[in-house]
Amino acid sequence: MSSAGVDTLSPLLDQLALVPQCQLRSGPPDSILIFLAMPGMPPVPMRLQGSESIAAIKLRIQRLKFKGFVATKQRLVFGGHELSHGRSCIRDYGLDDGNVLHLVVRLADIRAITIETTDGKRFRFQVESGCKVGYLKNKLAAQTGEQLTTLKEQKLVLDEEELEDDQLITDIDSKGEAVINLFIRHPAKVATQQLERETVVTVITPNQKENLQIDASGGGSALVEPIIVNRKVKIFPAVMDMIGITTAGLENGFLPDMSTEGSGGVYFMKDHSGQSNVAVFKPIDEEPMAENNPRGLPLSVDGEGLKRGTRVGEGALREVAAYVLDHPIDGCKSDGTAGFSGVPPTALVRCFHMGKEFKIGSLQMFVSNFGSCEDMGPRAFPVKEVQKIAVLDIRLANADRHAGNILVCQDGDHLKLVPIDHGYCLPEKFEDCTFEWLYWPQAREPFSAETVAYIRSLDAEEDIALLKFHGWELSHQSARVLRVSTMLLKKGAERGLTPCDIGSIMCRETVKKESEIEVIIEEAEDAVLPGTSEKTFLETISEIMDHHLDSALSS
Ligand SMILES: Nc1ncnc2c1ncn2[C@@H]1O[C@H](COP(=O)(O)OP(=O)(O)OP(=O)(O)O)[C@@H](O)[C@H]1O
Repeated sequence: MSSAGVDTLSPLLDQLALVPQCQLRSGPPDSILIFLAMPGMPPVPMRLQGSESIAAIKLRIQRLKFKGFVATKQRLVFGGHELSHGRSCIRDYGLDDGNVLHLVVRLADIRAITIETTDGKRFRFQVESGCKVGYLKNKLAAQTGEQLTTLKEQKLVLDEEELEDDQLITDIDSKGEAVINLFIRHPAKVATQQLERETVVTVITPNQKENLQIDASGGGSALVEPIIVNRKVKIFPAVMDMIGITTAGLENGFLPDMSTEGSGGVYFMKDHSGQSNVAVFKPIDEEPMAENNPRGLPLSVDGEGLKRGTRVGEGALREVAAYVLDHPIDGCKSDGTAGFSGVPPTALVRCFHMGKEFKIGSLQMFVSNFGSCEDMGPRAFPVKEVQKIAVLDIRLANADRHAGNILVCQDGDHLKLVPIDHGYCLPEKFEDCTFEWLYWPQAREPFSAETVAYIRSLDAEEDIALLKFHGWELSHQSARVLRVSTMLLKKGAERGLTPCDIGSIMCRETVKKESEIEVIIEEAEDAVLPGTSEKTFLETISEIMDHHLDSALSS
């Protein structure tokens, strides 16, 4: 059984007692009883067919009582890994009786909260049910304009019980009907009121402002600063601008909003006025499977991330690597030119977080958009826009290109696609590569001459050296993945293959069936002697790859 299963199974013994006996009795042959775990809710027993596909299970979950858990917004995690192949069945992923399947919903369950201050001002905001009370306190402080030295200065009371900072909103307010009393520890008066199904908190703050202060400067150091490993690295101007405007927002006391989407902690940073989002901060300790993940995912037991061949805590490095390696078609980024695939400016930073502490993570420029590719059919997307993302994903062997990770923006009279969320690119193996665009018609069109020229200019060795210069020495396996995927992209483009042709070589059809690129690598491993140099190994791969591509073309 998986470690995640073991981790969460013991508390389930209590839950087991609550499972109706009729469900416990062994079901039809090939059926298994699993427990669906979601943050803030008791695990739900579910009987599944071993041959049921992941896609079918997501539809079943959608039909359950949980409102809004649309199949496309669900992530299912078992044994520390995402079940990302929709066509694979649950037995392929090794699920068995009594196992725990974790569900992360990318569109969260939102609770509406209204705050009313003493002078009659009302602030309405939305809090994700999976957020903690501590987060609610920070929101209260930020939105009411009050500065509170520590979370301890706020006391939230429900039914005469003081709430703990790490309690989930959903636990304290499961129906959105609870009345929460807020007390400021320095003399303050509180009034609460119930407006329909919304919780209204009236905060009556003391006049003595000196009671309520926060030292957001963290002892004089910058609120946001880039982490620079190599002093010779010149920070890109777009990154400097982003850090400047993010700092201005924090200096003015505007705390970020936590995104309701995503499987890790994702925070929208505000500008100087607090009105606009200017950047997105993703702290490394809140990544999926990391210690402080706010979405209820279990801790990784062996350090491997949600996708095979990635490591928890390296998501920020991978996000930055995608930006650094997104070379402009001509010119260089230091003169402000955007990269070929349009990855938003991204940097590794140390950032003052939620008015409490400094955290390290990736900071990415916020891109105004009207949704993601998940929200609309792909037909309207320009071929060039889809293919620029395909080139990036193939090069970086992206293991997480679902439609929610491509933002849709208006650029003049046409649609522009912006790739985000590169925390699972450059994995150490190809096993989990997934490209949503594989099924889009634009991916079946040939590359344009301009794109072929760009692909021709790519050089994996230069890319590996560039990342090293920026402070990230790729592991031997990730470097090999980058070399092999760049090789495949170049050979495929020279032969006139489409993004779909090349992408299909890299992605598994089902979780059990190895992709063609994995087969090519295995053939090369069998062909070389132990201790062979990487150069010779890559030459062997090159020959085998030529053979595969040419025989596919001639058949
Ligand atoms: N640069 C950006 N500009 C605008 N919105 C963004 C940006 N980055 C992230 N977002 C928004 O935040 C949401 C969550 O971000 P992201 O997908 O990067 O998080 P994640 O935890 O890695 O999620 P996932 O579950 O998709 O892996 C996105 O769906 C998008 O709506």
